[in-house]
Amino acid sequence: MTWLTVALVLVVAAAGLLRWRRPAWYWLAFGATLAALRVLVRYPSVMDACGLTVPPSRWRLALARATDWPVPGPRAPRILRLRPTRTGLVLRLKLRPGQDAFDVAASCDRLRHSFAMYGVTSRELRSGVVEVRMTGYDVLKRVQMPAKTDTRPMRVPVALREDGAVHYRDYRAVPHGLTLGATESGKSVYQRNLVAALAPQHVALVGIDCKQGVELFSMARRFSALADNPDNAAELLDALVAHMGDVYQLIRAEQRITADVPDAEIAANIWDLPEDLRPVPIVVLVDEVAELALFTNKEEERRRDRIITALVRLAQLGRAAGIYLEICGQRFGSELGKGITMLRAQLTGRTAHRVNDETSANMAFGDIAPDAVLAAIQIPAEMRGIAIAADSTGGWHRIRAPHTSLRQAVNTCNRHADLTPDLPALAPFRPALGGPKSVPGPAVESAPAAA
Ligand SMILES: Nc1ncnc2c1ncn2[C@@H]1O[C@H](COP(=O)(O)OP(=O)(O)OP(=O)(O)O)[C@@H](O)[C@H]1O
Repeated sequence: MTWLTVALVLVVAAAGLLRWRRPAWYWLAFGATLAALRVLVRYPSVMDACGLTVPPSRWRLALARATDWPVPGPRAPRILRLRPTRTGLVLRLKLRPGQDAFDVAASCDRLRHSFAMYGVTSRELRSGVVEVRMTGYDVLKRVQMPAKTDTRPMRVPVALREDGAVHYRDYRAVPHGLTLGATESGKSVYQRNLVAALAPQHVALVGIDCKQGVELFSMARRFSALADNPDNAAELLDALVAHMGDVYQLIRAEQRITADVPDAEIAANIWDLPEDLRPVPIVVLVDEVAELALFTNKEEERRRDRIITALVRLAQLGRAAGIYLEICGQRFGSELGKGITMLRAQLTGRTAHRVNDETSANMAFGDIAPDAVLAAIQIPAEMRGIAIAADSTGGWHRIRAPHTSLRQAVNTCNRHADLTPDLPALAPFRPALGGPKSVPGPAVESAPAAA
């Protein structure tokens, strides 16, 4: 009996210690089981208290009246599945007649308190079926990405969402992105994660870093082209526009061949081309974009117009040619001059780190996800790296990228330096440091698809 008591005390002490110091381990060791039991035991009463039940059907009442059976109580949504995950629980519910997904969404905060979870969100999976995702602890406090992620060509894991799911940057679904945030809010760390995630993929990385290259140039071995000042950037962007024209010509040439072949697919973008002809996709990362839009004299103004025009053309036409923009800055509004709002409208993948004012939050989300504006303003200054991510569907999430150091990102880029495609169209902008290795390729003088 004494040994049993000692063992029990030790287990409780270990659980307490884990919960305090290592909440992720606590969750895996104890938390998931306890929380699942708590949800199952409290489920009927909690759903009733949250107004998520419906009265019993008339035939049940009639049956109870006709027999000696007890009168049936109110009915909660049926549990289809309760699945513990690495960070929480996922509850799949079948709604009762008369209920809708909004009822569950409106009760998320009450469910969070009642089930003693850290966070609860819900979404409709299909008509009448709702998924409630619960997190057991603050997963954004110390971000740990899962070992296995659903990475695909041009779809990379970049951060963790507050509901424990992985946040992916999917270039084929949302081609162009805009990342905003005040100084020291975590933009560079986010961009670093993006580069490190893209490095093992079959993709050409092109960088424009107007912070004199301090962020992107150290990762030069994995970059096919780099520019560190507005003059170089203007020329690099012109070269990219010319490359885009070549890719369009290639697609047209392929269309001319396939047009005469009955039942053959007609290519409308690089992904429809046969793999041996497909030009390598390009991600263009622009850091501190406002530097490209500032000018003090007429000549600089002409350069600025040239840069913004090239960016707008790439944003409007780049998707089919496999050219994707990833623009980063502190603010990106109409005060930066003409063409900026037109460019911003094309950058539909939005991420906002902590911003200093509501106007900056509106620049990020005002036009696509107004609900996210308040969430962006509420990001606490001490939680660097926390961001709100939204796209043109209107949905948004709180996310945080893992704290990847520049050293780690550089190591990843160096490890994958042999994957750096050599794009002759961008040859003058190839970084001198070590230089990318040449990957021979046919179409538009780029690398063959290997992803
Ligand atoms: N995801 C994160 N997790 C933990 N800490 C972070 C994260 N992102 C950023 N930080 C912390 O915040 C600091 C500033 O981050 P970062 O350099 O990315 O900001 P920034 O927005 O790029 O700033 P600036 O605009 O001045 O370049 C980092 O040194 C790091 O300590």
